[in-house]
Amino acid sequence: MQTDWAEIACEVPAEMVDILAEFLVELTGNGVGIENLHLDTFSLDSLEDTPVKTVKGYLPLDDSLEELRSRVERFLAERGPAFAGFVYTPPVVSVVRHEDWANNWKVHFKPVRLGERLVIKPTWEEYQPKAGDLVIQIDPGMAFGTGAHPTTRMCLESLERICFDASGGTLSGPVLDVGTGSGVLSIAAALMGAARIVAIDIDPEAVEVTRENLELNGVAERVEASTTDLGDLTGEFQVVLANILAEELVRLAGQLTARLAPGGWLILSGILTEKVPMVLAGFPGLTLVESPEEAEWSCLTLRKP
Ligand SMILES: C[S@@+](CC[C@H](N)C(=O)[O-])C[C@H]1O[C@@H](n2cnc3c(N)ncnc32)[C@H](O)[C@@H]1O
Repeated sequence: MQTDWAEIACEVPAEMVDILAEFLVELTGNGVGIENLHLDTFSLDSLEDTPVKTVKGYLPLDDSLEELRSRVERFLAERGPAFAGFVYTPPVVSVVRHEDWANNWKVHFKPVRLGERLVIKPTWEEYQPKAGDLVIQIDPGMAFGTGAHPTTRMCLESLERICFDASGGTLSGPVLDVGTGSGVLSIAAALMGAARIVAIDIDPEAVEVTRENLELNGVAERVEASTTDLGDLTGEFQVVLANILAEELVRLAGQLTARLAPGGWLILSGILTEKVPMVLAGFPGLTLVESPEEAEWSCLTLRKP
């Protein structure tokens, strides 16, 4: 795979951008970048009619570079004068150490094992499951929740303890996932046996991502994902999950508590450890079951009597 490129930057009048871009795409087989140049304020009036743009092409960093560079120079010299405002400036070639910024984070998102049985794997990675593994496939898109963040991880581990501990049994009752992000917690709940899950998020894009991930994991028919406001939900849930920041958890405390069935568990994450007392004070009717910590984060499991 090509990792480094020579970037060739050509300054041309706006009217010439299209034919130059077309030429570069044909010449290189790669995309082009088009940028506005800094305008010279002294000649702003004339530049407004013929603003100069920089068109960037990407050439392979090999023996063909010099030949390709002179073909670009020839193209500019021959075709440029037909465009008003064109002044021949030799194109500038620089080496670009290729990093795929848009997808860079994916390199760091590897299959990750959590707790006893959960494994989260990105859709593009191969993983050979071991017996008993519950494998969650995630394509996070723009939404939060690869499982790599301590707040997600602790949530999942707490959920697993509730589900598989001798005292906990299985997830027989419904689950509510508030701030579902990528849908990772809802998928985990479904894989742990929950028959009905309600997943909500204030961000419509997150709900879209969640729906795609639900399909991907074959659990879409058991999870209702939407932007429904927590205050508009009714019914009682055996487990309520909320990985949101401390202040928001406190703000929502009354509504979260109201949705818990008697004996139900509330797993709260996204809490900076220094804010644990503040959050606990917001849920006076519930009993603290555990409060694991990782880095600067704490996760609270509370239970309704
Ligand atoms: C830290 S992410 C958690 C994502 C996922 N649940 C996880 O554990 O990885 C928090 C999510 O909560 C959503 N959110 C924040 N406030 C909310 C609220 N009041 N109601 C519903 N969703 C909320 C955000 O849009 C974001 O997607």
